[in-house]
Amino acid sequence: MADTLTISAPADFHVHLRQGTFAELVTKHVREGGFGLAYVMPNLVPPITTTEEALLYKAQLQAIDPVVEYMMTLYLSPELTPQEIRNAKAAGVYGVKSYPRGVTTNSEGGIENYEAYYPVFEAMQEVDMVLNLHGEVPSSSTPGSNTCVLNAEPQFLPHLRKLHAAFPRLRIVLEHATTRAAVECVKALGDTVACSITAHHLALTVDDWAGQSWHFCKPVAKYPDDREALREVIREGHPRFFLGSDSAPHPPGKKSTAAPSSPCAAGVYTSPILLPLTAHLLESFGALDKLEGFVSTHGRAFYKKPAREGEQIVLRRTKSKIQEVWAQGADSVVPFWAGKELNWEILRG
Ligand SMILES: O=C1C[C@@H](C(=O)O)NC(=O)N1
Repeated sequence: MADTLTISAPADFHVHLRQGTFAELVTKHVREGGFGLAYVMPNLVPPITTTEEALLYKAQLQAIDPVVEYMMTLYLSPELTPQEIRNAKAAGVYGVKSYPRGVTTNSEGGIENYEAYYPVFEAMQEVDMVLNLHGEVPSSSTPGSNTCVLNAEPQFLPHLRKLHAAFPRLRIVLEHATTRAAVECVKALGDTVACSITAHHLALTVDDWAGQSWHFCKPVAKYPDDREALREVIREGHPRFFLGSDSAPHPPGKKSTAAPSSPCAAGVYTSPILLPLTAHLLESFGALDKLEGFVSTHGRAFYKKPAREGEQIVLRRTKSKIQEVWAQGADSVVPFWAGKELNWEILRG
C-alpha cells in the first residue's frame, strides 16, 4: 500500500464561498483542503446576476486568497439576456447556475420555467458557456402530489433530457447528483453532459441526515443503492463524472437549532478537509486509483481548464483528526465529520 499519493492540480467544480467576513473565513479553506481552483456559486444575497457583479466578487475573493483560481458563474434569473451572456463570456465568466425556485439556500429568485430561458441557453451554446443545473423540482403541497425531497431529483431528469435535446452542443453539468437514476441519465446522454458528485454524498444516506441536522443538505442524501451508484461510477473512472464539493458553510446556529420556527440551513461543509476526505472515502470503496481523475483530470477536461505546469499536491497516509471548528473574529464554521479520523493528510512543503 502506497504511503504517499501525488495528485495533479485538484479542482473543486462547485463551491460556496459566501461574502463579507464569512467569505474571509471560508475562502482560505479552498487551499487548506488541497485545491487550487474553485468554481464559485453565485447564490449570494442578493445573487450574482451580472458580469459586473461577478467580476467584483472575483476581486473580493482574490483579495482574500490570490493563489486560488476562481471560475465565476451567474445566477440564472429574468435579468439575464443573451447580450449579457456575450458580455460575461468576453469577461471570462464560465457558467450560469440554475436553481429551481425554493429548493435550497437563497433560491427564492430561482426559475420556474426553463423554456422562458431558451434565448439565453441559445446564446450560451453559441459562445460555449456552461449551464450548471441544481437538479431538483420543488416539493409540492398540492393535494395528490407525491413530490418531496426524496424523489425531487429523479423528477427533474426529464428537464435535463429536454434541455440536452434542445441544445445538444450546450455543455451542461447536473450538479451534486445523489441518485442511481441521475447517474444512468447522465451516462446515457451525449458528451456535452457531465455530472458533479460531492464527497459527502459518497458517505451519507437518508439515515445519516434524518435526525442529524449537520448532515442536512440539498439535494438530501438518498438510499444506500443510490450511494452505491455514485461509488460505482467513480470506480468505473467515467470521464464525465467529477468532484464538485458543494461545500456550503453556515454559521453553527443555523445548522443546529432548537427553535421550531427556524428551519435548519441546508449545507455540508467540506472545504478545509476536501482532498484528504475524498481520498479517505475513495479508498474505503476501492477507488483510490481513480482519485486523480475524479478530483482533477475529468473536470478539467470537461471545463477545458488544463492543469498549470508543475501544480500538484502530495497526500501522506497517516491518521489525522478533523478539527472541530474553524473560527475567525465573530465567525465560525463546523466541518463535516468534525472530530473524526481520516486516513490521509496533505503533506505541506
Ligand atoms: O444547493 C445547495 C446550496 C447550498 C448553500 O448553502 O448555498 N447548500 C446546499 O445544501 N445545497
